[in-house]
Amino acid sequence: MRGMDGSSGVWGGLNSGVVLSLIAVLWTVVWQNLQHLQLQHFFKRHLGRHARRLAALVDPYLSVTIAEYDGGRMRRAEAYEEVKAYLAASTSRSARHLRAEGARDADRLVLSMVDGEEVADALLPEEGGGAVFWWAYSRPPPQQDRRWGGGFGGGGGDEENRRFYRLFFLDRHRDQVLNAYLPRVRRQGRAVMVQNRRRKLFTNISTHQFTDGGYTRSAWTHVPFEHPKTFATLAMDPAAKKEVMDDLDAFKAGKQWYERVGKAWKRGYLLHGPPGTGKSAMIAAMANHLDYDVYDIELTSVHSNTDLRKLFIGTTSKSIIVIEDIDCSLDLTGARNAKKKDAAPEDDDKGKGDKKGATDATSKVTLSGLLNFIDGLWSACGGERVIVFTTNHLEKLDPALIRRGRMDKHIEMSYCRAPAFEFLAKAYLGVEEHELFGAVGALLREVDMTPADVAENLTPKSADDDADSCLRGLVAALEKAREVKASSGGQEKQPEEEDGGVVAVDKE
Ligand SMILES: Nc1ncnc2c1ncn2[C@@H]1O[C@H](COP(=O)(O)OP(=O)(O)OP(=O)(O)O)[C@@H](O)[C@H]1O
Ligand SMILES: [Mg+2]
Repeated sequence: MRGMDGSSGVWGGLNSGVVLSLIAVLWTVVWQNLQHLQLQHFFKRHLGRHARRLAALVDPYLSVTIAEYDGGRMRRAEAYEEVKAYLAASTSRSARHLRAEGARDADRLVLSMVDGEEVADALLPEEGGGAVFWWAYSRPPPQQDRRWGGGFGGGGGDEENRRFYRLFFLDRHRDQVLNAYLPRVRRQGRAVMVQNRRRKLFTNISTHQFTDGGYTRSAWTHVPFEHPKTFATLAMDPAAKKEVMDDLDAFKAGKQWYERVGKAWKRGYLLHGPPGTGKSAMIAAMANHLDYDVYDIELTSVHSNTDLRKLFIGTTSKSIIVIEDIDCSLDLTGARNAKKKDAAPEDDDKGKGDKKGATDATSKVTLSGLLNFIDGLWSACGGERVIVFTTNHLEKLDPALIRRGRMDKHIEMSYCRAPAFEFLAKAYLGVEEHELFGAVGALLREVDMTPADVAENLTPKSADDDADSCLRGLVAALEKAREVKASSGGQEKQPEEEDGGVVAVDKE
């Protein structure tokens, strides 16, 4: 292959400049014509292969193939992603045809090689230096090009299985490549991935679309995750907030700990409380704090336990898996034993023991399917996942679902009290002290108002609105709520009311 070993070769004695320019001009003419004949693919592949075969006669070279799916088709191979990221960062200047994707920074692009492209790379001086390798990227040619034969693709299998990067190197560099170069490629690739990572918000599309024309499609679709909520803007009792943040930090840094005690590296949070108390806001703050992706599972469009498992396997590590309003998505009301008599045994787990829960008309996912999803064998694959369930009705949930070990931490989100109100007043109006603070605090002890409602009252509605008018508006709204409560005999007062903060965190 061209100068595989970095040597100057036979060109040294000739007037190489003139010869090379002549070749370049001729090649351009031929190439452009070939393009019209759609033979470019064929020539590129076959000339490359023959050149390499020729070189192999003189100096044998080896190749390492890194396929997109190693082992199973369910998950992309990490090595493939890492090599892709490494090559994008280190060799995009030498590749001539590149594919571009959006990066974390909205203006930048992440470049990768297109099909059939080859790029050179070399050992660093500390790895021995000098040796040059070639990376080639290949995927199956489009349907109409099949007649030209295998190219790099080779073998059968489905389309997805045949995408790969292949590294060519000389036999004598085997040790350096395997022991120093490839580990560095993976390391640097991982670093690049972290740098370019644009966080995503995933949602599950209909699981009917799992296969399409014989090859697998991801069950997830995504958009960039750009929610602005952070813990700094979440009104909570400061101690409770710190506890949640510390818990998340300990989880993120806990790889070794989880390994040592033999637990899958995941943690379950159950957020419960009335509507508008900031459960969804808390999830966004968690994702921003951890710098994780979010997978928002719409359980009602998951058709079976198997599909739920597929969804889970399709998630990557460093992610938060969210199931909102778990009590509404499934009938999980302590029905593990008291199954509905007329519920048809419709899902794929039928006959596999009887730990199934009730089902409803919209989803065939069962309680046992959900429990397996959370802490079955599959839950250990990949690691570093946070699972969050939210509910408005804690009492409706089956105790099996929320026991510690599944939902490790229960966080109660509650109505707005004085500290949370003061936090919101500072965030929304920029005021830390005001004569109406006392009145608002006293009223919030008597009536339940959610942080969402308090926040709405503190939002200026016109250019004339200021802190005074907003706070007066809030006092009026609270007084009205108190009257309504008095006229209804205090019916709507929540029994679990607790002064001092919007959130209480259950200790483990
Ligand atoms: N504790 C809070 N701090 C700051 N903002 C809050 C808080 N709670 C609610 N909000 C604001 O109120 C709105 C509604 O909150 P959110 O959607 O998080 O409520 P929720 O508990 O998820 O309600 P639901 O149970 O109906 O889903 C959001 O815009 C959010 O920013
Ligand atoms: Mg919500």
